[in-house]
Amino acid sequence: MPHHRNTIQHHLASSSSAGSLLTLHQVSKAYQTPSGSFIALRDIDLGIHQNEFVAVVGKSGSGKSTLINLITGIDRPSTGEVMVDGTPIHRLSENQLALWRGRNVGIVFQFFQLLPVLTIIENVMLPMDLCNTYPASLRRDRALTLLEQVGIAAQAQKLPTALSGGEQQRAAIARALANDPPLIVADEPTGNLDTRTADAVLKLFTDLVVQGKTVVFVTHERDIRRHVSRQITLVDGRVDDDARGEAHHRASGEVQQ
Ligand SMILES: Nc1ncnc2c1ncn2[C@@H]1O[C@H](COP(=O)(O)OP(=O)(O)OP(=O)(O)O)[C@@H](O)[C@H]1O
Repeated sequence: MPHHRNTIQHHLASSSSAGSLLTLHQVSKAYQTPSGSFIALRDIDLGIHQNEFVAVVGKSGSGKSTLINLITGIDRPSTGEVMVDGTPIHRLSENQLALWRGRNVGIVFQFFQLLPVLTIIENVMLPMDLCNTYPASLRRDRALTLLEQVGIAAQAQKLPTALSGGEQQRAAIARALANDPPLIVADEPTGNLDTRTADAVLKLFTDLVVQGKTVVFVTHERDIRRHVSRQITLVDGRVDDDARGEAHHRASGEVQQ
């Protein structure tokens, strides 16, 4: 068991929560602005199961990043509950959240956010060092295995600036996988990549879902539905559409298009 799983059991009234890895129950988020309170998300009820590959889409300002930030615990809901793998993360203190996040969620950003002074392999080892999830003697080998998995093992000893954007995003995905989290969350992970490289990153996410991970990501990619198992559309802070995608991932691990 590479890391501790919180086993707090919590029953929610929402039927959509049954068996979910991720549950949002009546979640709203208001931001305080000089001109008053602005409601960015309203009454969101969502249940996301293990192995789902979920794209969150919607116009600029519809609440996508806000939703992602609530799922990772980067931000807190104004009202409602956010449960991830049995943990009510809206109730954790900042310190508990930081530790929980490091062990349970892999986060991928649009601009990669690799530490520039560390080599690629050191960047991938960092979450293991910070959360002490694997014995120190195993971390380098594990990081190399992850870099092999994302196809950039040959770049392990380089600094991030020596890599292309696509390679840096692969390194960021390897880093997100470092502590073997069940959930990968990404905010526009292909937003800074050309089409071919973006497709390669989506393929990598598909592989992770086939291996049992759950991936939730914000995107402006067109035709994303053919890549994912579910597409959630936000309009003005509400779920306007929650549709099945065209890619269904069988339990056997085979992907059907
Ligand atoms: N810290 C904040 N304070 C006040 N308003 C905010 C804050 N963060 C976001 N908002 C507002 O909340 C709304 C939703 O923002 P959010 O970033 O979630 O949208 P988005 O769908 O991710 O947009 P984009 O596609 O442009 O990234 C926007 O109207 C935004 O201006």
